[in-house]
Amino acid sequence: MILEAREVGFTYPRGRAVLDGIDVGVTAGRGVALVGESGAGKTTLLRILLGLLRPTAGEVLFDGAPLRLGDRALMRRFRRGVQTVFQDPYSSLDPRQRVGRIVAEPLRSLGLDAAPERVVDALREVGLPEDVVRRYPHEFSGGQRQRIAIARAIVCRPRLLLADEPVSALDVTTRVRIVDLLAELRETRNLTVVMVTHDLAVAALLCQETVVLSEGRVVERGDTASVLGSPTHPYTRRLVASVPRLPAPASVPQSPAPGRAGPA
Ligand SMILES: Nc1ncnc2c1ncn2[C@@H]1O[C@H](COP(=O)(O)OP(=O)(O)OP(=O)(O)O)[C@@H](O)[C@H]1O
Repeated sequence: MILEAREVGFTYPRGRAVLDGIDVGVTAGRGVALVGESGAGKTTLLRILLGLLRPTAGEVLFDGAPLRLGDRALMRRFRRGVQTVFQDPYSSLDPRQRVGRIVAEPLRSLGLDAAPERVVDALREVGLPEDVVRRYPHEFSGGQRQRIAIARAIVCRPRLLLADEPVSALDVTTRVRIVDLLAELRETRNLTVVMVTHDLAVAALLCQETVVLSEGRVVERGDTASVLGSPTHPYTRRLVASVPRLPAPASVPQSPAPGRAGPA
């Protein structure tokens, strides 16, 4: 298992418990979607899995060993293997830095070779041309900014990408293109995707497993297809029921394979 939350609990200072007894494991090639209503604790769990918050109960294991946030060598290995993409591509990129520097940041902070070719390679993989390295984030659309954020996340070749609603700030067309891109990277880069999402279509495309949280506890989990096909928890049922019904399959053209779309 690459990453595991074992019996994790969390309470914000002076708050009530927002997570209680959470067990979630991520194995290579088996992405996990974290779904649940607002306030269920999804973002808090993701931040704990990212090592940005220390659980107040239980532990996080990375490659089977406890993630000790004070262990610099371990955390360096962790950062190399586990990267993140945030929801808002407007606030997640430093407006004062050129794209080349932004994308190279993980390489620099991890003390890895930050050769320009590596940055250009990462940009190319997300569908952006080489010359964007000299430009600033404000010169790009929301979808392009999210591509830049994804390039930054993959530049050090991580195994795991943890993403918090990575497409929910984008318009529908752009959303589809970014999801296609993530699906493509999952194949070409052997990237396992763990994401917080409200969008079941996105969960179904990118994650084999779905974990449903409610009030800080796991209330339902399993293969995404079976959780979405026969949901048992009322929240999951509501979520599934709220997805617009598609026309009968015979009248629907085959959807293209992931990864065909051009840059958003
Ligand atoms: N910094 C904080 N201090 C105190 N309480 C917090 C803090 N951040 C979140 N909370 C509380 O913790 C609970 C879980 O929040 P969290 O953001 O993890 O939920 P979520 O499932 O991601 O919700 P959403 O889908 O709305 O983002 C909520 O009740 C929230 O108010």
